[in-house]
Amino acid sequence: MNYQFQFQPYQRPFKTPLKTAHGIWNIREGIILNLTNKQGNIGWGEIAPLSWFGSETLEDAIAFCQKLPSIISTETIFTISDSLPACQFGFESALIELNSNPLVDLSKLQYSGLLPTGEIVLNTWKTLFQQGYQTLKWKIGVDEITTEINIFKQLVKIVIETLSSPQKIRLRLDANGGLTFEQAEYWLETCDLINANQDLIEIEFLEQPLSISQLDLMLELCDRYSTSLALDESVANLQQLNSCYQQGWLDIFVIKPAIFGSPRKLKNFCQKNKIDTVFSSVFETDIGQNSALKIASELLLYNRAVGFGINHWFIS
Ligand SMILES: O=C(O)CCC(=O)c1ccccc1C(=O)O
Ligand SMILES: [Mg+2]
Repeated sequence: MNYQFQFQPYQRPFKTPLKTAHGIWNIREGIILNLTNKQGNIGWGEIAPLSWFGSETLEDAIAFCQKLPSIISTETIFTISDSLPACQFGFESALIELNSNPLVDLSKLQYSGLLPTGEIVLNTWKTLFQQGYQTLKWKIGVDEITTEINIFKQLVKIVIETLSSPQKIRLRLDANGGLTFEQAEYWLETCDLINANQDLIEIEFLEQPLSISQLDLMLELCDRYSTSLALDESVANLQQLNSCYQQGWLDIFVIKPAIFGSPRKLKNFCQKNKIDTVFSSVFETDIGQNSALKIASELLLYNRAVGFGINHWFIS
């Protein structure tokens, strides 16, 4: 099958720049593309690279699109190199939109809301909870650990004072690989204590405490603490997911479909191995988000909230 192909780069500034252990992020850049079939139907796709996470760069993606002819085949799409995972996602999801039933039911998904870094979290959690979020994520490894643990304990205290059973908040902590082993131990001891002693706030997991090169140490942390751990940066694409799975990771895997690579291959892997997944955004536009959420709702096994909160305060 042949399709007419068009693409257009975009830039969207964050209202408030996003702070993570990787640094400050001001502008989300990507590419919107479309494929038109012989009947004139159009399928939209998005390429939203995240090179600091290990995907291709935006420049790589633009260069790839520029080299393609204006008429491309299904075969071209299914043979995009594994070194261009965000492109694999963008083109394949446009194909999926053209060729499959668009009525995937997204209404059963629960969403996780992203909290801002720093002390302001002591107010924001409540706003998000009142908007209906029961799962929240807070970035750590951004400030001094003593400062962060202190804010964290205040947050837990405030939540416990405010909620009453059966109300409950699940909190995810995302270190973006920014902790040392000793700092991760300190966080996990703190989380284990909280989880053992009350039911109003559950620390659902600690996400990517250490760098990609330290999988052995993260496996050790899984053995030593009862709070769950999730890999994110370590499993940014199919090759990495395969490798971590082979090395024995049995806890949670965060999957960012937009940079992971071929949705078809992702589906095969998840259906074969029944892994415990959290699907998550890379701040793509609605086009990429819709494709990613369809994948999530097909593949989600343990009903964990998806990391696609509506971040009104981030993107203008
Ligand atoms: O996963 C979520 O809940 C929100 C998305 C998120 O945290 C994120 C968004 C863009 C890039 C990296 C990350 C991350 O999980 O580290
Ligand atoms: Mg993460």
